[in-house]
Amino acid sequence: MGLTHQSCGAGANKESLKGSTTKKADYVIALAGNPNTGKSTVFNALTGLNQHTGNWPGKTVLRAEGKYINQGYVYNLVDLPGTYSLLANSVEEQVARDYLCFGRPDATVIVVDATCLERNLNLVLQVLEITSKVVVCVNLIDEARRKNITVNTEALEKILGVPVVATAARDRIGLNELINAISNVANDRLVTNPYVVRYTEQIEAAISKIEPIIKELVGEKLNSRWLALRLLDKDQTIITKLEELYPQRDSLVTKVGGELWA
Ligand SMILES: Nc1nc2c(ncn2[C@@H]2O[C@H](COP(=O)(O)OP(=O)(O)OP(=O)(O)O)[C@@H](O)[C@H]2O)c(=O)[nH]1
Ligand SMILES: [Mg+2]
Repeated sequence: MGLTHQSCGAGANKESLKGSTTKKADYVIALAGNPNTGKSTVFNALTGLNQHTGNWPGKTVLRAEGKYINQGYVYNLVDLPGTYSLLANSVEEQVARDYLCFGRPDATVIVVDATCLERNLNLVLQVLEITSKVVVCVNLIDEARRKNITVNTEALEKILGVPVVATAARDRIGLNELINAISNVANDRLVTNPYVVRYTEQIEAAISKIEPIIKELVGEKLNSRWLALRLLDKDQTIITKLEELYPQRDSLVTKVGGELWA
């Protein structure tokens, strides 16, 4: 079975907290990032002992969830597998990608390594293509300082169009700012303006052709530009997913295919 919205969506997270807390989760927050950037350290620092682990449905990939409370609201944090990209080249990438697209968390925190930002920003741009509700957590800022690397978080925030918070999670530095940024994005107090990657004229023309067809299928629920890019890539996992989610409308998926690959 794939990761359906029911099995991996925000609703599922809210449900899964039943019995483990007196209150259901108000917000579901995904934690993404390259391997070894400190995701689990952030996760542990925010959730403490309020966490449990299991597997992603149908996969042998570990799923850790935990909760914390901020200003009376319960936040359920989902620690996604560390990935360098979201192209679904591995089961970890597929889990992370499907969760971000179909799970529709209320916000996504991308943990990046301050000592090698350039490599990490690749994933940030990929996540921004899927969701606008993002907070970038520039972790290991202490390591960066040791290496005389300065990260201009304000400039980064302007360019990316989403909040950027510097942290040294192991020492719990910057976590309050992170919690505030998450809250602002999750409850729409802060509306982000994410950087949009523009492709070649040819690709943009193909996107304009098929995006309206996809939008007709998914409405505002899923990101139609991102789905258009995936279909341009002939991504079979996404085609299967759309057919699974919209079985009664699969003719539209065929229509997109007809436009693209005729
Ligand atoms: N100096 C420093 N070390 C950190 C910080 N955050 C995490 N670490 C260390 O970095 C290493 C990796 O941290 P993890 O939290 O396991 O990273 P991760 O992203 O969960 O790693 P994967 O799950 O393997 O992808 C550990 O040794 C942490 O103690 C930080 O802010 N500063
Ligand atoms: Mg980890």
